[in-house]
Amino acid sequence: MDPPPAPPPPPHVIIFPLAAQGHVNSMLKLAEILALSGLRITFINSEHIHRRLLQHADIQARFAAYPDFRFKIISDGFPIDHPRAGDHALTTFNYVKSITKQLLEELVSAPDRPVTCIIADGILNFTIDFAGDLGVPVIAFRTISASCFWTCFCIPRMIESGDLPIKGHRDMDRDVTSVPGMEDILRCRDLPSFCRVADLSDWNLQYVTTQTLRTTGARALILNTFDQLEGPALSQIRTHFPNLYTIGPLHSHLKSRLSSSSPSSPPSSSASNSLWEVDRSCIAWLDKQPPKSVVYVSFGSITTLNRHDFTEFWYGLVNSGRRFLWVLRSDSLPEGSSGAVPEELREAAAERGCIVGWAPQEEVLHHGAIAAFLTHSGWNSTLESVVAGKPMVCWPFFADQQLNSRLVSHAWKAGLDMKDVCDREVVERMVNEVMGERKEEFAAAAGDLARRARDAASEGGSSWDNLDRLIEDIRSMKPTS
Ligand SMILES: O=c1ccn([C@@H]2O[C@H](COP(=O)(O)OP(=O)(O)O[C@H]3O[C@H](CO)[C@@H](O)[C@H](O)[C@H]3O)[C@@H](O)[C@H]2O)c(=O)[nH]1
Ligand SMILES: C[C@H]1CC[C@@H]2C(C(=O)O)=CO[C@@H](O)[C@@H]21
Repeated sequence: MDPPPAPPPPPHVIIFPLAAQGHVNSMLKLAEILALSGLRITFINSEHIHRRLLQHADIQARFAAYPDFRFKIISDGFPIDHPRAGDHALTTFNYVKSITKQLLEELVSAPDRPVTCIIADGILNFTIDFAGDLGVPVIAFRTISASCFWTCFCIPRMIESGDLPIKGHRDMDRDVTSVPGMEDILRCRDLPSFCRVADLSDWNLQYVTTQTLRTTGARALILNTFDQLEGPALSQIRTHFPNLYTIGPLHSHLKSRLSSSSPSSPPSSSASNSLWEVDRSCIAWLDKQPPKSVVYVSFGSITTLNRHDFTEFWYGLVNSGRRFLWVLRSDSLPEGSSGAVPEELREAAAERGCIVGWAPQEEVLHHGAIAAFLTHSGWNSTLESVVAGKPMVCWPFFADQQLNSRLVSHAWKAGLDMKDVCDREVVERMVNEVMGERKEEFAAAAGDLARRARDAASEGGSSWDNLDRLIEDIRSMKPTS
């Protein structure tokens, strides 16, 4: 008798993020969820990011658990010893585009791993054209909020209606009325920072607009959000993208899937995907602080502080009289500024502050000593704070952050927005409002969001069910051979 035919190989998904912490973070979490569900994964990683993940996030051991998981290492166009500080990722788009065709041809022609589909970062949507030539479908994963994606999608509408360009500083508080579903929320100053240009042919604005509009060429759209968080934007997006998968918050979703697949193992707190060395001494410090007494201060992986901002935050935090845990990356300050901190501030910090180069942020936000988060409003940080139920004071730096901070303060009412101001008195006042005078009000709103987030990402929740649908969709696709 002939042996039974070998089962078909699992679907093979190529995952292609922008080489930046905030993007790799969420796309690697999705990659792990898909691997856990039995899919074969190739994760395209820049050599620079890969080296840092090997060093600081132990990805080798974590992903060894999935024998069908591979990394494909590429260059990001910079020499390996380039510091890649700040928003350097903005300068890599042309290079990445120039290598994508050949890269995909190579991956698609490998005889042992036929490709089923590509999940590409929605800011690298040129992938859709190259993959189309090879007959491979692309699912776009935009790593920002649904509200910001929708606003970017409406940029042509904003131009047509005269909402854009913004007419100088005095125009910043004007309401933006041409983004359906967002009329009660958006002022000019809340638009993604790329919209703050007088010249509409600005390269960054054009790039973000083109890539966003190109999403219509994708087979489906994935967003790291959940239905109850961004209802108005999501209803609008669905009219253009019926094949929409809202599967977030991904960090919480991954934890739910891991504990459901192996109920006896304790939930891991280490799946951080950090590009910097995590300094865990801050957890020991937090353990010694009273409950809900500390403000956690972190501005993500890209934000840089000039001397003025740095000094204002110092004074604001110290003058607030609150305890603080502050993440200051080695590359977040201009040369020499850390040494320029006045002695009186250093003394106050020694008494009630802790400063680290990089923290285990998810764990910090869940710590009982943390009362609030002073954040730059990156989307991962925002979602992590939502899940941990922590109110926010927002100081957005660039890109989608200007809009996220408005969601926090005006749509969810879970904190305050200090955008476009960096002043010690404002820092002091807002930290004290969120941790003192109005703490019940903000804690209640944040607690409510946290419950909804956890429900969405647990078995039977909306994000859980949407992920199951996404996997079914991928399983229904025919691999190229
Ligand atoms: O000490 C720290 C500081 C940060 N993080 C983690 O680093 C990530 C930072 O991501 P995010 O909050 O999204 O900020 P950025 O690194 O600035 O992310 C970029 O990518 C995001 C997703 O597209 C965008 O929303 C941001 O605006 C963009 O700057 C989060 O997961 C944090 O938990 C740590 O683990 N430890
Ligand atoms: C480097 C920035 C360009 C746009 C990206 C982005 C997005 O709109 O997808 C948001 O923030 C940044 O991470 C990216």
